Amino acid sequence: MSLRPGAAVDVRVPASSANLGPGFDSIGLALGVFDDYRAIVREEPGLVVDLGEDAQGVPVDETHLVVATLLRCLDALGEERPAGLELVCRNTIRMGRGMGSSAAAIVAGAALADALRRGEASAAEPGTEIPLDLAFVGDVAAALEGHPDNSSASVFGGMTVSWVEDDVAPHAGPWPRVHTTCLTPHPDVEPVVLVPTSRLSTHTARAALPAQVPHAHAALNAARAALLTHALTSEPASLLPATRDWLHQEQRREAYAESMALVDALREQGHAAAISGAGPSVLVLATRAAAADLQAPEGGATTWQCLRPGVPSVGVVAVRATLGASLGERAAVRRVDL
Ligand SMILES: Nc1ncnc2c1ncn2[C@@H]1O[C@H](COP(=O)(O)OP(=O)(O)O)[C@@H](O)[C@H]1O
Ligand SMILES: N[C@@H](CCOP(=O)(O)O)C(=O)O
Repeated sequence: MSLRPGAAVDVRVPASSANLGPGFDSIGLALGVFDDYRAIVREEPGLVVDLGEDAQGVPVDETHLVVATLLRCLDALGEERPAGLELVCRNTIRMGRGMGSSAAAIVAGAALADALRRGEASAAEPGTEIPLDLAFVGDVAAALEGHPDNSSASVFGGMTVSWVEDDVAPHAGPWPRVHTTCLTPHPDVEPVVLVPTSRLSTHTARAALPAQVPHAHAALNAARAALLTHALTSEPASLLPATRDWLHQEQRREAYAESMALVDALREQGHAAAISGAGPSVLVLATRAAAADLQAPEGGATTWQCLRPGVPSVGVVAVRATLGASLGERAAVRRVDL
């Protein structure tokens, strides 16, 4: 099947904080910071990527993470790649900070592909929501990102616990099947994210991890990960012990020394602080009262920004775009071969 020129879809996807301490590669929390995309199928051949502002170093060709994912998904869905494609990006999730920007980009690409196909099939009115196959989007995103914690939170919203099906029950699709349980965080919990100016690539942070951990540490971690699901949903008073980790933070300390110093200082003061994702941002799972008092640290070499983004209860959403209604001011664009 081929996509009709003029078909256009808008997608909004939230950021995420992964791990939350002991939930390495499995537990995620959606954050109320969003990236917006519009994909438009064009008659004129070629690819146009409008990056918007503050996207230095992001490519505008087929290697753009959203474009690459979208095209890969169209292939997998048996849709012909369109001759012409325009992608408009309005990003507010800061890249390389441990807030799941790459997972959100991959989720957006998969959702755009699924929505373009469905929007086409359902011929929805402009402005109406296009229901997504979230299992498909979640499976693709986890496989391409390499771990499901960020992507599942961006797909489903709220707090997510994800696991990948092992090979006992092989999945017929081209990607491993990911299962996700969605949990609702306790209403008194407010995430505070302390975001430094510095960046750390997840790839670099993952390279610092050892191939093996002591059995005793794995056992300690399992207890805290189990406690985390209880504390975050029902008993916020237990969040300090519930956010203690043995699998990744100490092993990466050198890669984000200032962030670990901040985590240590906050935990000394009784705050449930952990590295957000692979860092270098710091996540505090605070109570609402404590969150109001938390401030960005000052006086050190690094400048920190303090965010209180909230937790969206839904994840990625797609609507049939109303052409003419802009996602924002259009920046200079460049056409490349598709
Ligand atoms: N919205 C986006 N559009 C295009 N590429 C992106 C986007 N977000 C992230 N990326 C790519 O992913 C990289 C950051 O990914 P990663 O190191 O995993 O950090 P993060 O913790 O933000 O996910 C960026 O340098 C960029 O190459
Ligand atoms: N479990 C992953 C999470 C990476 O999160 P990101 O937001 O930094 O991409 C890890 O710790 O490597």
